[in-house]
Amino acid sequence: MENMIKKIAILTSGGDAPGMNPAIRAVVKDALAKNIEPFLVYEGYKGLHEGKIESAKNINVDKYINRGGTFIFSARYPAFKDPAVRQEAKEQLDKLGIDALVVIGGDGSYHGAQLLHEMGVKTIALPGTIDNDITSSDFTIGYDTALNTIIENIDRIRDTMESHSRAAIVEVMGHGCGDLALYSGLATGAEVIVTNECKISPEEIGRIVKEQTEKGKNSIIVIVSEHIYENIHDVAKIVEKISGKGTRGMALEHLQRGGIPTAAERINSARMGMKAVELISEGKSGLAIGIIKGATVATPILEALKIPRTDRTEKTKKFNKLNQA
Ligand SMILES: Nc1ncnc2c1ncn2[C@@H]1O[C@H](COP(=O)(O)OP(=O)(O)O)[C@@H](O)[C@H]1O
Ligand SMILES: O=P(O)(O)OC[C@H]1O[C@](O)(COP(=O)(O)O)[C@@H](O)[C@@H]1O
Repeated sequence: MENMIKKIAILTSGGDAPGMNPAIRAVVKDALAKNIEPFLVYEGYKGLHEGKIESAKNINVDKYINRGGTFIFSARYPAFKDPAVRQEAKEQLDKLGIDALVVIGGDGSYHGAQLLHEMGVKTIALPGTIDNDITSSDFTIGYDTALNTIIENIDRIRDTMESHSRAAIVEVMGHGCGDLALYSGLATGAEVIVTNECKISPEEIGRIVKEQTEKGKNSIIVIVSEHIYENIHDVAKIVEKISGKGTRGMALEHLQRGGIPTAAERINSARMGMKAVELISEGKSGLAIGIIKGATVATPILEALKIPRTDRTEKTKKFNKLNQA
């Protein structure tokens, strides 16, 4: 059958995530293999609006397979909520005769992708965010690498806390989703895990730290999701006062977002990128790609945005109990 789609573009949007590069590479190479000309849009929806688009036909995308971040850059561009801006962005694609667009980003980017789909651009979305808060996939592009980075850093923090018999309050990202805190907590044996679903007051953390110390724990790690406390250093002061244990507060911040994508990340990103090209070549649009129970699946973006997050309250309590035993 004659391939109807001749040109596709790809962009990355919102917070960058390790694994975006291998996903872009997979889209570009799979498109070329299917005789579709791939285009790169630089700087997310901002670059789309401004027409920062070039053919990837002669670009060596292979060299980015092991790089963190996104070599086509990303942006937060609130102006894309404006229908007139989106119309101009669509015209940039029309000008170049581009039929389809792959968007790699988080839920905000998914809203933009859905709106472009409704305007007639054949759009496929890939879950790109370290937060793991896209529920149409068991994991998002970036999550595995960020989790490994957090674990590696908490192991380091444990070394120094252990040497000085201290407690550390470590804040990790997640944008409301507790997965990075929860699973890094399980993997590092953090004595306390605090997420949106399982909030613990600084005073209560202080009491737990005291109790754990009395039980013979030399170092204590408390992992907390971002945006729960106003100031992590103030939390550390309260914990120190109540527990009597030297306590330090630290936020891992953007260091958890960079770094070389893990093996799982590269493989899953490539699988999702290839699925996007497959669906586009079939003329599909308005779909979000994910990996669920090992299978690469597609869900309408609108539905994907509505799937509720699995409640992890009981799981968090269970991990806290295990780590405090
Ligand atoms: N409701 C919306 N309508 C259109 N575009 C949106 C919408 N929400 C977000 N976007 C676009 O997607 C971009 C990325 O969204 P953001 O929430 O910052 O990150 P993420 O996609 O990682 O969740 C925004 O800067 C904006 O350009
Ligand atoms: O880099 P910024 O703009 O300060 O944003 C920080 C936010 O971005 C993230 O790292 C990733 O979020 P998104 O992938 O949803 O954009 C969040 O965990 C964090 O809250």
